[in-house]
Amino acid sequence: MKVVVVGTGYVGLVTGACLADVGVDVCCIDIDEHKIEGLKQGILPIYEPGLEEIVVRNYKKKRLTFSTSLTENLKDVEAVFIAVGTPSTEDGSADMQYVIDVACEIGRHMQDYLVVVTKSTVPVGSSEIIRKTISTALQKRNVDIAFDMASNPEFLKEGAAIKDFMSPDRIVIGVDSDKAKEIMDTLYKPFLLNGYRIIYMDIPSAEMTKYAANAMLATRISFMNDIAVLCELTGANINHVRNGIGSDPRIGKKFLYAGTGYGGSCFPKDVKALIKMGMENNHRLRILEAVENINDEQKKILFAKINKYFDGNLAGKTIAVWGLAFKPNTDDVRFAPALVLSDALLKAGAHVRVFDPVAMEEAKKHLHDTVTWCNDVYETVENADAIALVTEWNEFRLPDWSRIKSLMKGNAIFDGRNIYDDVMLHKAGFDYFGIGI
Ligand SMILES: NC(=O)c1ccc[n+]([C@@H]2O[C@H](COP(=O)([O-])OP(=O)(O)OC[C@H]3O[C@@H](n4cnc5c(N)ncnc54)[C@H](O)[C@@H]3O)[C@@H](O)[C@H]2O)c1
Ligand SMILES: O=c1ccn([C@@H]2O[C@H](COP(=O)(O)OP(=O)(O)O[C@H]3O[C@H](CO)[C@@H](O)[C@H](O)[C@H]3O)[C@@H](O)[C@H]2O)c(=O)[nH]1
Repeated sequence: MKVVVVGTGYVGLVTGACLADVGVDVCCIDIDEHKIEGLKQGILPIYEPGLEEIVVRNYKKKRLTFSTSLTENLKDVEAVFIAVGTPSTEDGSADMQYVIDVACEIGRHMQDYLVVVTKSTVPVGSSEIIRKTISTALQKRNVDIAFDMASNPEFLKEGAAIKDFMSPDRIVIGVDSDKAKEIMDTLYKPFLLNGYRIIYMDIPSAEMTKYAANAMLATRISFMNDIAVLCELTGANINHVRNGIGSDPRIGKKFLYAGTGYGGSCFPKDVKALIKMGMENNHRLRILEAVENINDEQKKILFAKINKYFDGNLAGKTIAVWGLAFKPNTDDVRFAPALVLSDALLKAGAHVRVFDPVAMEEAKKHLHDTVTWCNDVYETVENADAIALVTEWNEFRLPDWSRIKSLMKGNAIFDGRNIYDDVMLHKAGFDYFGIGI
């Protein structure tokens, strides 16, 4: 089988590489020449554990190819996966321009029947818009070529993308034709060896499933962050509360960690887009409005704690910031809480010393160059008055605290992910502050 994947971001590259790895001929397309040239040399535009090996292996076997031209690669393909970005527009809705551009190009150049698969996260009704865009382009060419639409939202998590794609909890596919269903079945069969399920449904439901899943997960996080604030005010401990409620199988243990708010390229934009979708349909999604407001506040919480500790006088203080990526095992800093904290500290006149195991280069594109870029956690704490742990990378979990104490000027630790033992750190002479404890 031969498919084309348009967009070589996280989703496009992982989709292309994993499909090639099970034997599909895949051509990955991107308009970014720099990305495509890099990929041909085995240089990946993103950090994702395990991905480079799969890309290089399949590129060498010629099952995975890269090109900047969709036009030249539409011959004899069974499916085109659209995996371009759908970022927030100013009013919060999903920007469909990149998706529409791809649809226009498909319509202008497709030669035989194919399935157009939407992998990008798109509002309900988008597949119909794509279908009309392609049909209009075909009419302009005066040709009658059949095609079908499929909605196949992606649920991978950055940092665990290969496992999520290769062994998915579920594969959701919205289709309205038997032929499209047959092609999607064939493509995904190799991933179902462990009994994972394809859930077929109508196209609008598949589109909505993606937004509802992300919104539900974001809601859990904001709920726990809200309860964490109340825990601090009342003397309860969010870690105990999490264990207590998570043991009820109806609630479950996962995705209940209070922290510094959710970031990344998905939750912030998808919650916004769903709120907007509600408004466009005269239905206010009040829960999600609260989820978003709570998250905006939570991203400021470490700054508020640090500012309070220093009695509102941060000018001249040195703060070590550990972790810049929005979560561990990725170099993605989109909407990362660490950027919000670092900016606020700089604005208050503090010296900010930062370190992240892989996201430094990405962060350099976003952070003011007055921060000090360090090579490891020990360098960040030289003469520091306080440490702020923002991203829970494994290598931050068990540092040499006595070495850290000897390097620091002050002794305050602000643990934005509750990964440290407060009793141990108090005994070691630190002032420790977590979230909701
Ligand atoms: N990042 C994730 O973890 C994740 C997970 C699930 C779903 N999604 C969704 O998948 C979609 C893609 O997300 P991403 O993070 O992979 O995107 P991204 O922004 O990292 O990459 C998108 C790529 O598409 C390319 N592109 C744009 N227009 C193009 C065109 N006309 N032709 C060819 N290439 C084009 C860009 O150059 C870019 O390389 C979004 O809708 C997102 O919401 C993302
Ligand atoms: O208990 C938790 C779990 C996560 N987070 C934060 O939530 C954000 C998102 O984390 P995660 O969901 O692990 O990362 P993403 O890669 O953004 O993945 C989400 O967004 C993707 C894009 O839509 C979906 O495909 C995934 O299913 C969905 O989990 C991060 O800032 C985490 O720190 C918490 O604060 N507490």
